[in-house]
Amino acid sequence: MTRLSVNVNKIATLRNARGGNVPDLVQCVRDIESFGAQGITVHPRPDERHIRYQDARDLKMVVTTEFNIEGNPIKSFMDLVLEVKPQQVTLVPDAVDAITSNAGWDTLTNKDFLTEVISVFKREGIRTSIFVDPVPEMIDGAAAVGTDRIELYTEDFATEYAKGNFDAVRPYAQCALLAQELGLGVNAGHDLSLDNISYFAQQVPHLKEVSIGHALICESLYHGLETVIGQYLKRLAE
Ligand SMILES: CC(=O)[C@@H](O)[C@H](O)COP(=O)(O)O
Ligand SMILES: NCC(=O)COP(=O)(O)O
Repeated sequence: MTRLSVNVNKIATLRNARGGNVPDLVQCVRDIESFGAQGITVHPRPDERHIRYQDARDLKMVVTTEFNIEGNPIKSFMDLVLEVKPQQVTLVPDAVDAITSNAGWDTLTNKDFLTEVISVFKREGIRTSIFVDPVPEMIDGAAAVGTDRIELYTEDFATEYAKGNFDAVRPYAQCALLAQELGLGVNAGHDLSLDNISYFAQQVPHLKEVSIGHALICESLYHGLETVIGQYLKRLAE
């Protein structure tokens, strides 16, 4: 069964918009786990525009499922992960000014760097995953750097699926098979949603975990609106 790790970046974005502690990220994470999520993902960025480094420390105390910290392994990120010791770290080659993650690792040109960084985390007992495009050479390269898992970068799939191009899943299925043959676990994420998740999970074998944030929070907002508006109307009529 594929596990669902909920990325809570967007909850922190909403909290930060007012400067207080609403919504309370820690309480949200407790609730998300009680609703059945099998993991919690955070992706602190250097500007801390959503998840702050302190959030990662605070969440470590409350997450009872799997804690996954994603990010570019710059020194401050590596220090944070080594301090917090989540179950999994996912390395993402995102630029400091990127709006969101927009590429997988070139595992060939970054071979020495990734090998070194991964060995540091593995020495501390932290499972490693690296964000990669569904390209066979990059999967071969991932196996060569010693990572435990890969995370397939699914933005292209999501974009093509929305246009009706369902064949866009094929490279992902092929790379998942290759990864399995090479002894790598397979995760996936980015722009997965209620629209595309069943098809993706049915077509891609050996999928251990998906991390979903942006769409899941938008969908939760939308599906909750009717209930909450009804509650306001009821209170105003009391
Ligand atoms: C690696 C990945 O695809 C997600 O972690 C994504 O980058 C979420 O980050 P943002 O919430 O900053 O878009
Ligand atoms: N690793 C992907 C992730 O955590 C969530 O990405 P998205 O659903 O916010 O695009």
